[in-house]
Order: sequence, then C-alpha cells, then structure tokens
Amino acid sequence: MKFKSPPVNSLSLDFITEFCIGLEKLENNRECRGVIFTSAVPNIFSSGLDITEMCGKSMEHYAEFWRAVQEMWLRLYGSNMVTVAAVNGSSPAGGCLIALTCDYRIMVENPKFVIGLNEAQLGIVAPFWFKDTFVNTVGHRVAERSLQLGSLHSASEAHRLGLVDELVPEVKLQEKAAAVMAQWLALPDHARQLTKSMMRKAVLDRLVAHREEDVQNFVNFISKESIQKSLRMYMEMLKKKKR
Ligand SMILES: CCCCCCCCCCCC/C=C/CC(=O)SCCNC(=O)CCNC(=O)[C@H](O)C(C)(C)COP(=O)(O)OP(=O)(O)OC[C@H]1O[C@@H](n2cnc3c(N)ncnc32)[C@H](O)[C@@H]1OP(=O)(O)O
Repeated sequence: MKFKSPPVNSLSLDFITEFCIGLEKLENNRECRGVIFTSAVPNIFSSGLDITEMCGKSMEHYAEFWRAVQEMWLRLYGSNMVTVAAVNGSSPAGGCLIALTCDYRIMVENPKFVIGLNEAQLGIVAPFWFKDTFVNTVGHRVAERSLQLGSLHSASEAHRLGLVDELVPEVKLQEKAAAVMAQWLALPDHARQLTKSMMRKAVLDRLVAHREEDVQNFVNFISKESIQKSLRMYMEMLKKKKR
C-alpha cells in the first residue's frame, strides 16, 4: 500500500477512511497474507495526523475524526496479515504510529529523515494507546524519555533505540521489504496470527473497553483554547519555516 497524498501524506479524515477501506479489502481477501506500507511522496512517509482536522472545527468533527483514528489503529495493530513498514521518509507522530503498529520496520538510512512521537513538542499528549504501542516496541525507559521530550530521532538513532528494525540504502528498500515479507510468510499463518494476537491483545482490548471515554478525553482536550492556540502556533511555525 503506497501512501500518495501530497505534500506530506498527512492523515486527514479522508485519508484515514480510504486507508481503512483499503485495509479491510485486503484483510478479507484470502489470497492476501501480507502488506508492505510505503510512501509515493518523496522524503515523507507520513507527517502524522492532519492538524487542520484538529483545529478550529466543531466538537462533532473532533469526535468523528478521533473515532476514525482509533479505527485505523485497531485494524492495523490487530491485523491478521503480516505488516511491514518500508519507511522512505520522515515519519513524525501519527506517521510513526503507523510504522509502530506494523510487525517489522525498515527505514532508509538518510540522516535527514526523522521518526518519533513528538506530540509533547506540539503541546499535546500522545494518548495511552500510542504510548502502549511505543512501549511494546522499544520498552518502558526509552519510550518514557522519548515521549516526555517529544523526540524526533534520526534514522540511525531510531535503529539504535529499536524503534526501527533495520536501515537500508534507499535503492534497497523495496527488495529488503520483500525479503522480510517472504521470511515472515514462510511460517504457517495460524501459528503466527495466534502469537501476534497473544502479544497485542491486552493493548487492543484496553482501547476497545475505553473507546468512547477516549473520544471524550480527546474532544475535551483538543477543544481547549490553550491547546487550539498551541496548534495554531505550530501550524504558523511550519508555514514560516518555508519562507
Ligand atoms: C490525563 C490527560 C489525558 C489527556 C488525553 C488527551 C488525549 C488527546 C490526545 C491528542 C493527541 C493528538 C495526537 C496527534 C498526533 C499527530 O500526529 S499530530 C501531527 C504531528 N505532526 C507533526 O508534527 C509534523 C509536522 N510537519 C513537519 O514536521 C514537516 O511538515 C515535515 C517534516 C513532515 C515535512 O517537511 P517539509 O517537506 O519541509 O514540508 P512543509 O513545508 O513543512 O509542509 C508542507 C505543507 O504541509 C503542511 N503540513 C505539514 N504537516 C502537516 C500536518 N501534520 N497536518 C497538516 N498540515 C501539515 C505544512 O503546513 C505545509 O503547508 P503549506 O504548504 O505551508 O500550506
């Protein structure tokens, strides 16, 4: 699955809806046992949640958007397929979350590409299920420091921390992703799927059990004037950076 929503593959409501439909089709296709996620936009895997969906909109819109974000995560983290992220560009926040929900992450070894959960830098808080997914990948200590600082890690640092599993030159990315997929698909599906489910169940169940509460927390949090102000300033900063 190739993300192609220029300029930065931000995860808008439309993007997420299309993503979920695409994933469901693949999940229901018995001939499809694995998916490689990558980007068709140069230098960017995904810039994370579309900030304009969280800024200056109605409470109803925030709730609809957050339910879609939850749905994307539940489907991807709970997928029966083998999922490989071929990270060919920067991947902050929600973009990093997509990579973290996969079974394996390969990143291009470009010192300009960054990845991480940088929510704290925007004055927002990564929700518990972002945090849980991060902890399950890198362990508690690394996740705690990285989340509190809202760190965006270079590709080599991300590899050192275990946030990505492998680094490759750009030209080798697709070949490597295909080789990893072949290795994972060589096992019987049922054994791998039950093992994956066992490893992820507690974290998935936690969101399912608290889904509406999580929506309300998000809506209350994001609609606070102080948070709206932080997001507006952040968007301004992104625009100024270009001038
Ligand atoms: C007990 C308490 C409980 C509390 C519970 C609270 C629960 C609430 C939780 C709330 C959590 C919400 C979670 C959010 C997760 C996210 O994903 S937030 C998004 C974070 N993303 C970022 O920080 C990335 C920002 N973008 C960049 O850093 C850069 O754009 C880039 C590195 C990705 C690319 O750089 P470059 O190639 O130089 O492009 P730009 O010129 O910067 O951007 C082009 C264009 O795109 C716009 N843009 C970039 N990112 C986004 C985005 N994420 N959303 C919307 N728009 C984006 C950028 O403004 C430019 O627009 P213009 O061309 O200027 O119009």
